[in-house]
Amino acid sequence: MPHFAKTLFIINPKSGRQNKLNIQDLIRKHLPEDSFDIVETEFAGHATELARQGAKDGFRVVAAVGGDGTVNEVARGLLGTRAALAIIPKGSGNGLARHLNIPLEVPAALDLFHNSTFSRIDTCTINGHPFFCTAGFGFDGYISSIFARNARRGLRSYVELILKEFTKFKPGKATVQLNHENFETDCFVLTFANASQYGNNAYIAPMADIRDGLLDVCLIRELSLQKAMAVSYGLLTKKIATSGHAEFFKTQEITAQTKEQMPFHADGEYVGEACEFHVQIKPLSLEVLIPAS
Ligand SMILES: Nc1ncnc2c1ncn2[C@@H]1O[C@H](COP(=O)(O)OP(=O)(O)OP(=O)(O)O)[C@@H](O)[C@H]1O
Repeated sequence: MPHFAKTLFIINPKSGRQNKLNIQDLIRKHLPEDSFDIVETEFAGHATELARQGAKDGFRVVAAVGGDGTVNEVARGLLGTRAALAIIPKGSGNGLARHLNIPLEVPAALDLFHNSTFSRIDTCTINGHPFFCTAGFGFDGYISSIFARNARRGLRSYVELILKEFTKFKPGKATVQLNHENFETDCFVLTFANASQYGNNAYIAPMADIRDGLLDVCLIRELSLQKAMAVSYGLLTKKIATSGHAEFFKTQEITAQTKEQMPFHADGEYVGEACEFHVQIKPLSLEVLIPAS
């Protein structure tokens, strides 16, 4: 990274399991004193305000120190600015960090500042809410809505919740418009992917290219317990496309309607309920700091 690229680190003190690490000390150890400032978030949503202000104040790089929720909040504050996003992963999912090959340990991610490059990626919106990795409705939206009320976070409670709720979830029907086609379908999951994974190396769209100007849409029409085993295996081995239970489309834009209100998520965070979903991609609209190849 060029030496004149001053960085604002935005730390979410509530995220992740690496709370025992003193992140501020690590940053001070890894980087020259005059090359950065550090702020901590004080409430949910604060990171977006801090990032936007950081870009206004002339920081060339704004680093999200947290999990996928923090990355989403910081990145949305940087849209339309001249500042680039860096990620210091501190969550459990780390979907965008994994897609961009950013090291998952804080010290290694900080080392990246000495050997990195700028690159542009696509960004997306679902009903106007920016997302950078995945968004969707159906079972994943349903899980996000329950997880949002859960006191416990992390992968283990997420998996426990999925197992508990699988048989309770009632899939619906959706009408989908994409690439000038219009079709009605049963819908267990409809996921819109910019990056290839949800996080935790669960690859919902293994073919997704984050710079191709296209959304990868994954439709799972219905899912019995037996098919769920095959899909889960496919998610973890990048083979969901050959599981026989998921269909894929590439498109710049997609609209879907459901009869009932359905919960939906953006980057794993519950957004709300809707019965009409409009998803769009904005090609190469965010600059990110990635490992130099
Ligand atoms: N100071 C704060 N106090 C309370 N909540 C906060 C604060 N700062 C950020 N948040 C909220 O914390 C939530 C969780 O953050 P984040 O996703 O980064 O961590 P995580 O849940 O540990 O990671 P992952 O989603 O990867 O498991 C976000 O929705 C964010 O809005």
